[in-house]
Amino acid sequence: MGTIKGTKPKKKQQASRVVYLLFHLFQSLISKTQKKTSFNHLVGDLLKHYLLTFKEAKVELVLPELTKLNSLENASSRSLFKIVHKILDDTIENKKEDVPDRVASVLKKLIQMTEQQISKQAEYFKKQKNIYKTREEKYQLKFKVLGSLVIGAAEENELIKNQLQLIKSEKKKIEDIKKLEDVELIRLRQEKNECNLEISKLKQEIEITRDTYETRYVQLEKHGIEVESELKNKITDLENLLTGSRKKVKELEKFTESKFLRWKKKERGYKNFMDFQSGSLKELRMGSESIKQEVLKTQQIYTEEINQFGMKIQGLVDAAQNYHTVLTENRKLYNEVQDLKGNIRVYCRIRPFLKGQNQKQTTIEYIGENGELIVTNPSKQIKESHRLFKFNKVFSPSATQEDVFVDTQPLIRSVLDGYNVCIFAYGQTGSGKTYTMTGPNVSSPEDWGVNYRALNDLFHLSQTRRSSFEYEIGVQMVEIYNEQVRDLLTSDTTQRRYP
Ligand SMILES: Nc1ncnc2c1ncn2[C@@H]1O[C@H](COP(=O)(O)OP(=O)(O)OP(=O)(O)O)[C@@H](O)[C@H]1O
Repeated sequence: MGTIKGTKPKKKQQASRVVYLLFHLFQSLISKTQKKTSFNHLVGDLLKHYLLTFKEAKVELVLPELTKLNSLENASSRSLFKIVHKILDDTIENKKEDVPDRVASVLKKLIQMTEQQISKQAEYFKKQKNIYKTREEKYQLKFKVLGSLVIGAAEENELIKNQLQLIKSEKKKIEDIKKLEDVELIRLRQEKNECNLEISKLKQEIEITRDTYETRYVQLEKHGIEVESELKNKITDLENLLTGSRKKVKELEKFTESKFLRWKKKERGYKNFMDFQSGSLKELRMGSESIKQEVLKTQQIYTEEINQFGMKIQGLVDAAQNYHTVLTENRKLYNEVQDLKGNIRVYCRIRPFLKGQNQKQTTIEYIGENGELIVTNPSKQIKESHRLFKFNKVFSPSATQEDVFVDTQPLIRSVLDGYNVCIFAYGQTGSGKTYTMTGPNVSSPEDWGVNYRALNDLFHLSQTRRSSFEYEIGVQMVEIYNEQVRDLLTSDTTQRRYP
């Protein structure tokens, strides 16, 4: 809020100046509110004048808006009115005695009215401006439409020009064709004249030909009468022939009737034959039908049997597959049994008496089932005369080669499963080692000893297992004599000894 400070005598002078100034200002405002810029200039000038007056009166003016007066020349009407309002408010609020309140309030009212008028006018101008703007937009749109119409018309014009060009070229073509047709017309007229000439010539020729044909017709008529009489004569001859031939036809008819009867008879015979044949054909068909049925049945049975056979084969395949697993299982168990029986087994075979030996001099007292053997020695005292020996098994003198082998066979067979087996015979000279291991007669399988039987059994077993295993068999024959090992199979006798 601005305030005016000064001495009392000057106050009256200042107040009258303010009233004068504001009155002058409203006069100008009412008359020149039409032009905003000129109004601003006017208000600016007046405020400058007002400020100068204060300066001259040497009155301190505390009004911040007025200090900015130089920049207010370009300010809006609203800000200028604001300043005027402030001056008036200041005057009324501070109750400056020299300024009549009524004048100030009237002036304030006047300002308000003027403001309203100005704002109304501004509103009106705004509306007008909007109307002009919309009109301008409309005109611009119309201008655009006209522009597009002009472009369209130009394109149409171009099209019409092209069409005209085409029509011209068409016209030229038609004119050319017309010229050609004129030439053709002249040619056709000439041809027509030539044709007329030809027709007259032909007419003359037809006249001549007609005359010649007329003379010819007369001649032919004459000839026809002659021919007719000749034909009449021929007809009478033919009638005579016809009566003759009719007689012959009757005779032939009789003959054919008798033949027809005979044919009928034959036909009946053939019919019977045919019926018989068709009956037998039917039977044959039925027979073939039943055979067909039988064949179908047999086929069905055959397919069923094949299916069953296939299933059985499948079962066999499964069994064969299982067989290998069972076989390995068996082998495992078998070898385990061999292990349980003991890795080292000792058998005792008692040789029978040889021919010429005294059979009462036996030392064998008792042969037990579980490998016990009691031997007597009559030369010793009673207490020491009997000695008990224990073996895995004791073979009596009556034991055959087969009996001995059967007990060692399982052990020998474990060779094929990768186990090492050693069988050796031990005993004094003539006790029967060679007999047991080789046999007395190699040519007789019954006499074969353990060696031959073992090899025979191993070969046989490897053959049965050939689908699953492949065995390689090698043979060595050595002799241990006087703690010296000798190769019995080598042909080089000097190299017989092993180092
Ligand atoms: N179990 C038996 N049954 C019948 N005859 C036998 C039996 N054992 C051995 N003999 C006979 O006893 C004799 C001696 O046997 P063998 O030659 O086998 O003894 P050996 O122990 O091999 O002797 P060596 O150590 O001197 O070679 C032979 O005539 C043989 O035929």
